[in-house]
Amino acid sequence: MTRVGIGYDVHPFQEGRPLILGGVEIPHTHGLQGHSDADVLCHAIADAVLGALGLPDIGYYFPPSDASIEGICSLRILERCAALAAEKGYTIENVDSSLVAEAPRVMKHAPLMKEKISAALGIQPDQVGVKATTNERMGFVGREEGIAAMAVACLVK
Ligand SMILES: Nc1ccn([C@@H]2O[C@H](COP(=O)(O)O)[C@@H](O)[C@H]2O)c(=O)n1
Ligand SMILES: C[C@@]1(CO)OP(=O)(O)OP(=O)(O)OC[C@H]1O
Repeated sequence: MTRVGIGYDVHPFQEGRPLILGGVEIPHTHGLQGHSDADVLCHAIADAVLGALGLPDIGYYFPPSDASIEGICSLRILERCAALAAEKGYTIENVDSSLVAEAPRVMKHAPLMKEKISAALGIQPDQVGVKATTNERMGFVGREEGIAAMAVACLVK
């Protein structure tokens, strides 16, 4: 059986925090705000995997009200999602994703992001897609107020 899932996330910029995308710290003037490390890309991928499994979303497994996960590395969240997939007898065929960010430019970091994401999911880097686009200066992304990410996942049993 083949199943697909979709995920979307957005986080506002915040000064004084590191910018973490796909498990990689990216040099920038601002990081992203969140209870976790605010890795918007990993969060979108996590929801895509959970959606493919027909499970509740990331906030069910990692509630923002849980003080023990403050600052959690979102690669750990992906590891949990991969474990949930394995428990249900699924393997992850591939994930694909797009970051929507006016700044910074991120594609030069994509190979390392693919390594980190794939390792957390227990798959190979070529099973992970990471792409990026600006929002052509329109809307909250265009005003550099935050970063959005979307992802799909394909799982097979
Ligand atoms: N944050 C971003 C946004 C885009 N890129 C790369 O630039 C290319 C052109 O972007 P447009 O929005 O003008 O289409 C895009 O295909 C990416 O390769 C990036 O690295 N980081
Ligand atoms: C993992 C969590 C935990 O608080 O991370 P946040 O940084 O709050 O990010 P968000 O994408 O708003 O919601 C997911 C949360 O469950």
